[in-house]
Amino acid sequence: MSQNNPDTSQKIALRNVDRAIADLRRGLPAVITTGQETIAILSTEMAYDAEIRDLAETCGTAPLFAITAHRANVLHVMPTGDTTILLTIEDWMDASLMRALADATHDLDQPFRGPFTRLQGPIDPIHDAAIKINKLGRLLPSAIVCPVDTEKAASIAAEKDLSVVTFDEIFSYDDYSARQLRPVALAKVPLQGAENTRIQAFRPVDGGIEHLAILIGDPNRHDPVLARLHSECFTGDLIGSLKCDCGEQLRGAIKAISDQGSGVILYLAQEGRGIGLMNKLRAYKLQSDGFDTIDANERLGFDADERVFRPAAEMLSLLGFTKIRLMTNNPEKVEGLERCGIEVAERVTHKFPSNTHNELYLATKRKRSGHYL
Ligand SMILES: Nc1nc2c(ncn2[C@@H]2O[C@H](COP(=O)(O)OP(=O)(O)OP(=O)(O)O)[C@@H](O)[C@H]2O)c(=O)[nH]1
Ligand SMILES: [Zn+2]
Repeated sequence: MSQNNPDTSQKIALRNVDRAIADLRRGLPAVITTGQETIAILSTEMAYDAEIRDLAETCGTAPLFAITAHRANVLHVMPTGDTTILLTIEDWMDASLMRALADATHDLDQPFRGPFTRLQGPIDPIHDAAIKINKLGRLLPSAIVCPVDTEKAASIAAEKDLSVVTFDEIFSYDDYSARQLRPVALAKVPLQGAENTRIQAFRPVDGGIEHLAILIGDPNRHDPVLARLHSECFTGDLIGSLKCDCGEQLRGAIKAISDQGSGVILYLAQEGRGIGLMNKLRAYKLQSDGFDTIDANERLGFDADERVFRPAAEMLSLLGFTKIRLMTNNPEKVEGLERCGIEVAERVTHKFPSNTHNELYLATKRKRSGHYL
């Protein structure tokens, strides 16, 4: 098995993003810069009035409220074609209101809010980084943003002990963390119905989020291996939620692979199609209010699917599998892996009967995400 060499500059980039995320998750500001443009941000869902005031004072500029175009659409803000929308913070918009504006689960409890004033003209891409870092931190995709004079940014950050991260570091994070996976532990774990099973754990060199490969039998490396990419689902995999088909798909994959002799399941730390468990639970609340799985994600400000395929492709190649027979109903998984250099020799249908609770979920995947169901 080959091993990636840690690249120091990439490790530092990953660390800078992780430090900034740790601060944002604690309700502390972080500085984002492109070298030309600089902003200081708070994560909206963790922002309170005093912190917003402090940030404005520190930066000497008026804060703005950044949301995604998906979320702006729900708030009846005219689209601009940009993926991030900036709103002026009016006197009546305090922190508690902005937290509610960022969190769609409050939409039905709140009277109509607005009208909002959208910043005119093209939005500098640095604001996309403010949204992206919140997504990486599994926070709601919204930020309170203060422009900072780039010349003064370093001294402000040093004086206030703020994390500084660059635009490129934020947008390279998915790629760097996937490229720097390395095997950390391999153990035999006999499973019910698949006793000859080993689990190979992978960890990014920066100590980031770990993924697992469940190796059943002894797949040879010459023929396409039977493979399943399974995104983590706490509710379906662990506690038997009937809202999705994940638990059945996971156990069904173990059985199917075991019946055929050998194969691999990648258990990917991509809970909630990459939005994280808290946000998936928020999406479930919206689904109880009548929105489908895609609209729920989008009302929260996310894309319908936030997953990336690079870690899965990287794990497969580290394991020596370059050609696979992929058990999936999701055409995007096939395309995503192929874009990352894995040949999908065959798509193997991986379908289970629906129940009254997941019928609509499966129908939505069929109708709106093009799943073969
Ligand atoms: N955001 C969100 N995530 C969900 C919902 N239901 C299930 N999930 C997540 O969706 C992922 C399921 O992924 P997969 O089993 O890979 O499903 P898939 O993309 O439909 O593809 P295949 O099962 O391979 O056909 C898991 O991470 C679940 O946590 C939902 O309603 N909202
Ligand atoms: Zn699930």
